[in-house]
Amino acid sequence: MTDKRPTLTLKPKARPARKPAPEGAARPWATGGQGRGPSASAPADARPRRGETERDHAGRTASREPERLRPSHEVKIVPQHDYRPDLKADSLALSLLGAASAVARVRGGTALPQALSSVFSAYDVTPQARGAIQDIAYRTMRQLGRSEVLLGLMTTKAPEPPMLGALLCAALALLDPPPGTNPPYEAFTVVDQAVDAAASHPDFAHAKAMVNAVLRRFLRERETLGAQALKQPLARWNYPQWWIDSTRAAYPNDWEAILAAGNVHPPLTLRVNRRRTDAEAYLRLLADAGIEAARVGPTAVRLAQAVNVSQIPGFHDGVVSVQDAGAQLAAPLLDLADGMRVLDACAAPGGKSGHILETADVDLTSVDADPARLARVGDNLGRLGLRAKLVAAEAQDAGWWDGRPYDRILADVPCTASGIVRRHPDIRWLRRKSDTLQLATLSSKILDNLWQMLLPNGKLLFVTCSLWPQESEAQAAAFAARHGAIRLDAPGQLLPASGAGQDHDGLFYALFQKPAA
Ligand SMILES: C[S@@+](CC[C@H](N)C(=O)[O-])C[C@H]1O[C@@H](n2cnc3c(N)ncnc32)[C@H](O)[C@@H]1O
Repeated sequence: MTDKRPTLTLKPKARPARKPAPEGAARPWATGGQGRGPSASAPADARPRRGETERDHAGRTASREPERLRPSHEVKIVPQHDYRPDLKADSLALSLLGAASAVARVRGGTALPQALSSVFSAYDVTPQARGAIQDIAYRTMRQLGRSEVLLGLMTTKAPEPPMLGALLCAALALLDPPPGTNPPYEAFTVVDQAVDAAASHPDFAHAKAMVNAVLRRFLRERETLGAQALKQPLARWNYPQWWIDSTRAAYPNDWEAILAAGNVHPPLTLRVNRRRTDAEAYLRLLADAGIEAARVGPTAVRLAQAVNVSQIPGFHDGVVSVQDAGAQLAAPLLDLADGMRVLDACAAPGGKSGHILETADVDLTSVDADPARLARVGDNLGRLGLRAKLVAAEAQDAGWWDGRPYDRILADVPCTASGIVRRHPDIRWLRRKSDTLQLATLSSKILDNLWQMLLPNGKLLFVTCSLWPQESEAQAAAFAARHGAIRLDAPGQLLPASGAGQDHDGLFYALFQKPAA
């Protein structure tokens, strides 16, 4: 256990509200000689009072707070997300607390993968505990709307600090799994361990009885509370209201299926490296290894159960890569041939760069604005034994370009990622409605800039993992109109699907050709 004490900041206690003084009565701080407050006739050495100013040693003007009749302070606790409690490494209590810490960080604006890595390094946990923390955090994210509504029905105000609320949401996600799925732990274990988790943390040990009471009440009244909660769209769909409204407006017939698809646990889909083998042969290899799988695309194989990549046959040797079946459409759409000059303009972590190089012997430049993410392109291509020129740059700038035009350009632009929420259940809680317009503005600049880099007759493939038309079809139509681009056949908007023969995220594809010079 890390022996850390709570970090305290001292905040002056708020002054109690005063009753308005009766007309004509002396007011404590009134000037003008009335009452006991400072007056125009106050002694010259009197310290400045409320609203007055004084100069500090550097000569800056500072306003002074009024003196207090009874100086006192209240303690404001800075939340200790990194506090490592003295709990067993393999206990559910520690996993609940780790998940709560990650969820509280997401609520503070951090993406879940980063939040989890901070928790893992702060807690220094075993691989098993990491798995459990990650599983609980993802479950909690998928059910956050429902759990927060349930908490609202059972408590009079939002639990403080936020990590306490997150702990309760994490426990509720385990007690109240989605319909048709089994609870991962016994209910009494979850309650018991959540109480232990609360008791072990200095920020909310005082609330352990509340944690016990809330979770037991949920178990006693789950039918009534569940029915009441479901009246609220936030609980029914587990998305913020603006997200539900946007989906409904864009897809009046499909919005419910789309929202439901985003709450499903995603499959693990692999791309078979056609330089090494083909999908049928790889399926046989999986069967021999006792791994059940099905083909969901020309090179796409979906595993029945997700496994660690270390257990995937041939993964470390570059025989397969992890990639959604929908994302595997990009390289074939580019219509590649050996010897072409190809640009992957927003390339990290390199899924599509790898597929391009598996498809043909091309001269590939992979650009990404984020150098750390770009390094992952190098790692992923290294595993596949393939090479590209890596450039850390912004795709809306041309400063990095050597002036030699490309035969093919892939623009997999930054977007709201509203089509891949089943893989990233935190996105819905992190995004704001205004992000859509901001990202659409950036991607239109990227597209305009890349167009000049394309050869006449060359092809540019515009891809987003968004469901919002402002980022996808409206963007594509406006781009074609601005540049007189020829629109070729491409899937357009793919809605998220999970079924027997097909299983993919919600992606958008538009393919353009530059008119001959
Ligand atoms: C949808 S992801 C790309 C996924 C990638 N094509 C793949 O298949 O693995 C978008 C990428 O755009 C990058 N990005 C964001 N803004 C950018 C910009 N202005 N210029 C270039 N890349 C940018 C992000 O760092 C991110 O890696």
